[in-house]
Amino acid sequence: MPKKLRLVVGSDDAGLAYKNKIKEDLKSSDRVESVVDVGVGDEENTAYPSIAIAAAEMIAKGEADRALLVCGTGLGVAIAANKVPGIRAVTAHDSYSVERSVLSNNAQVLTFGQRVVGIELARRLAQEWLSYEFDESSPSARKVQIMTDYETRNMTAPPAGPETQPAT
Ligand SMILES: O=C(CO)[C@H](O)COP(=O)(O)O
Repeated sequence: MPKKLRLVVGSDDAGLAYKNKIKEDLKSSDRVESVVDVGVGDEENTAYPSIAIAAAEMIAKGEADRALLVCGTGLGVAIAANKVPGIRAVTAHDSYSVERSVLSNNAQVLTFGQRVVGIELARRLAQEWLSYEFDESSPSARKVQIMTDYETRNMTAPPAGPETQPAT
């Protein structure tokens, strides 16, 4: 029996209806241990990058296993989540890509576009997504490792804040 997943869900206002609906599905799945909602709530219009980064940071810190994010296209939340070191986020609106996002890419973040895919397909894809688990001993693992190694080699320290800048 695979390990139960700690999930994060998030959206901007353009993805709110799908996020809410899919969140309820996820909460009732026996593959899911917990679901944290990082927003937006009703009548809130936090921009998609802030939501996506908050969700991705939870994964990077080990507080969650995966995230499902929704915006108008799914693209913006994927781009923003991918800015967080260690995160692999993809937009996928078909069954095969959802499968490969986990089994080939070990992506922790799946994103949907509420303006692109129908709700019933999105709900089904989310269920399918839960059923996959990356195999660390598969041939795909060394390919994912190339990305991880690149990221590690090129990790830069955050820009110094005013308090750490040398006095002039
Ligand atoms: O789809 C979005 C970003 O990829 C977002 O929901 C809408 O962004 P906007 O077109 O910049 O308003």
